Parts: sequence; structure tokens; C-alpha cells
Amino acid sequence: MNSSLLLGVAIAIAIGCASILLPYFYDRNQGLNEGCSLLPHTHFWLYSKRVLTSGGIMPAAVEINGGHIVSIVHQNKAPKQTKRAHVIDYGNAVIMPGLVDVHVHLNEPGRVEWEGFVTGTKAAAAGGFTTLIDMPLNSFPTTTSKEAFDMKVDAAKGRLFVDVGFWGGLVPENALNNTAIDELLQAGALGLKSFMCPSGINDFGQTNASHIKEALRILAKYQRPLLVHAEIPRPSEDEKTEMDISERRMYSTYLRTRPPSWEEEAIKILIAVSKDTHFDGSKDGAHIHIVHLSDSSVSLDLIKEAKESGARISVETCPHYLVFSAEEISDGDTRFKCAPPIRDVLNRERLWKALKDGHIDMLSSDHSPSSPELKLLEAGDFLRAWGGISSLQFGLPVTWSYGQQHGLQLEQLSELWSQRPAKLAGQQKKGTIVTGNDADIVVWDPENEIQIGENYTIYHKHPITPYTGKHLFGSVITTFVRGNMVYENGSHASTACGVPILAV
Ligand SMILES: NC(=O)NC(NC(N)=O)C(=O)[O-]
Ligand SMILES: [Zn+2]
Ligand SMILES: [Zn+2]
Repeated sequence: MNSSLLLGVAIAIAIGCASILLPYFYDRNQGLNEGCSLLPHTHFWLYSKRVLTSGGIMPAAVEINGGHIVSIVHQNKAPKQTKRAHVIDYGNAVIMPGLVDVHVHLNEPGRVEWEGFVTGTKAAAAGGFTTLIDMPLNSFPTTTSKEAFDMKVDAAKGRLFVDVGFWGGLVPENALNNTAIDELLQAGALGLKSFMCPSGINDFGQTNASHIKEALRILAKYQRPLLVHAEIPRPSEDEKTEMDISERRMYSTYLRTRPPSWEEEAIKILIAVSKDTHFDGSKDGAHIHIVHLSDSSVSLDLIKEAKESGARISVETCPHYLVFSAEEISDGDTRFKCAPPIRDVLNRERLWKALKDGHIDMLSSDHSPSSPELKLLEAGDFLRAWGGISSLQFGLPVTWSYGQQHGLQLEQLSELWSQRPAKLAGQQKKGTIVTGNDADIVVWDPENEIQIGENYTIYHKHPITPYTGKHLFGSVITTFVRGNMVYENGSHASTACGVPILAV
């Protein structure tokens, strides 16, 4: 054997030994990225009597290695601890896919006093959310160009406790400029979002049907969705008269200013446009996603019909439309102000039915906080207060507690919060517990009672929320993002190791 061959054999043996021994040391030395995880292991098993797998809820052990789910074994006992693999036995707690929220406003850069990457993603982790998709407003600049998109991604680096993707913004300034839209999508925007009414932010204008059509043509090429705030304003009699504060404080006044017909009108246009989206003869045309549906009457019927006739349309609703009703909102309590508005009890109950019957595809928080002053809580002025509800951290216990009363099964809840939103965002490796997927997991106790209040730590930047005082079932024990234990019982990992998710 000549010397170079000998050297080659020696190197091969050294590499072989290293690949066997490295995982062992790597494990013992708390993983390569110190601080990312509260668990000093990269190879471990999670066990519980209730694991939500693609085959249903069952006793199972989930093996995680290097951030991925590497095996799922149905068994009635926790696996034995070995030197190489650590085991956590969660007993009767539920192990299920981490939640994916496709509609959050983290407002960074530019409006960190409203929310931020650190506070928002810490709240997400504490609530069992492992992926967020950030809206292109109300950050400054709004995410409507490649430059703004790059700024957003830069601002997010090192500040995320869960993974975060980004929708780009479709506004009149870029809608008819194919190059600008192409650049935004090539920079990594997972899709686009637009408003058909004023957004509340000056640099995020409203789009019309022509803008939307043009954008869909490009989105179809990339197979990415267009998300739309579907309300079209119609002038009302109210606008002609100057209202005094006592009238502006009334919830009924606010409700009257945004009737269901605004949603109907927008949805009709979107359905008409979607008929036109099979560009270049491709059946896999663009996809329209209607955000935060409130009207469960005509708007919902229109969506159902369109879906039945094959339109590529999906729709989300939010916890606040399912939990609250106009009847219970006190005059002046602007914590409840959002757009479209929370409507009456009958509307709410129809939303639940649609959710259960599968006509609403997914849930999202529409977490859209502002600085407390803008909620005008003292004046209680519903017409001038900021529209947006703060809720990200409570999504799971809220929808589980109220969902149970409406006969919603845990498997359904998980589809609504994880599987379908992951699909909308093009994240095939997230949203389900299957071998090969990212180990994005929430472990929680659905029977534990909590109350949103003093003894409950809220990680949002501001604690103002209409959920204060609510008694709920369900507390998050542990959250894993790509195998990193990012949250456990009130503690977060010391380093923010969530990553920006960019479309490729
Ligand atoms: N500019 C906003 O964040 N608006 C949001 N506000 C709500 N929903 O009240 C929204 O999603 O439309
Ligand atoms: Zn909206
Ligand atoms: Zn929103």
C-alpha cells in the first residue's frame, strides 16, 4: 500500500469514527447552537398517551433527531432511556403539531412600540405556535418592495423564538409593475396580501379588481396565494352627519358603519376574478385566500358555492369572531374593535357550524395590536380607535375551550390551526407529525383550567386584550421548533433561534 493510499484510509477511518462519536458529544455538549433549546439533547423521544399523528390520537413515541421527526412508534409505554437518546414521558398530555398562524402583524421594523419580533414570537412559543406568517403592514416601511422585504428579514434575524415567514404587500404602486412584484416574490415573500378597503395605514393603499387580476397572473407562475382583506366600503347615510362622542362610543354605531354587505361585495368580486385565474391554460392557477371572514350569511354562502364550482378559494376566520358577540360588547370598550367587526350571536353560531362542516378552511389570530394610546380606551371612541385585536398567545386554549362546546374534535382543531395553514404558506415540512417533517411540536394539557389575568404571563408587548378575565381550558407545557425546546412552563430558551422562512 503506498503512503497516499494509507493516508486516505486513515482519513476515512477518522471521518467514520467522528460521525459515530460526534452525535454523542454533540448531545452532551448541549447541541451546536448553545442557548437555542432548553433541552441539552438533539436526539430524543417524546412520549405520551395522546399523540396526534396522521392516523389519529394514540399512545406513541416520537423520535426527534437533528431537528426532524425521524420515527413515530405506536406503543403503550414510554421507550427506555438510553445513553444515545433521551426520553421525555409526558404522560397524558397531548403531543400535537405546533400551530401555524398565517395572519399576524408583528409591526417590525418601524412600529416596535406596537409589537415586535421578540415579544410576538415569545408569545407565540408560549401559546404553542411554532410558525408565524407576518403581514406586510403595519411595519414601516410596509413590505411592498424587495428593498423593504430585505429590511424586514434583516430586522428579524436573531430576534425570532419561532420560525417566521412573510407575506409581501400588494398595493396600487406595485400592482401593475410586474418587475416589482417578481422581485418581491423572488426575495422570498410566501405570497401577497392586499386590502379592498382603507387599511388604516397611509402607505398601504387599497387595491381594486384590476390590480388583483394583474397580481394573480404573476402569483400563478410562482404557485403562491393572494390573501385579501375582503371589505368594500359603501357610502352610508351616517357619514353625512357629524356624530358626537356619545354616539361614537356605541358599539352599535361601529357595527352599522361596516355592514356584512361590505364583505359580500368584495367576495363577489374576488369570486368573479378567481374564475379568470387559469392563466396559460394551467388549471393550477392562482389561489385567493380570504382573510378574517366575519359575515357567516351571504358572504359564506357565496364562498361555499364558488368552492363547489371548483374555484381556488380558501377562507380563514379568527377566534374573536367565534368567541365574542356584538350583544356583549359594552359601549366604549374599544379592545373589541376590529375589521370586519364582531357581529351578532346568530352570526357567530353560523361561523361555528361552517367551521365544523369544513366550509372554513383554517383559523388565524389576526393579532394586530397597537400602542395602548391608539385604542383610545378612555374616550371609548369606536370610530377613531385603532382597529385590531391582540390575541396571539391565547389561540389554542380559546378555540379549544369554545370548540369543545360546539362539538369540534381535537383532530379538526389541529387541521384548522396547523395542517391547512402550513399548506397555504407552502410549508410542506410543517403542520403535521409525520416522519421527515420539522419537529415543530406543542405539548399541552387540554384539561387544565386557566384564567387570562393576573396569574397568567402575557408575552405580547402590551397586555391589552378583550380576553382578559376569560376562564379557559388548556395550558401549553412545552413548545419545540425544529427540535429546539423553545418554551417550557414559563421559560423561554435563552437564544432566539427561530429562522426567517423564505420562499424558494
Ligand atoms: N392594519 C391592520 O392591521 N388592520 C387589521 N385590523 C383589523 N383586523 O381590525 C386587519 O387585518 O385588517
Ligand atoms: Zn384585515
Ligand atoms: Zn390583519
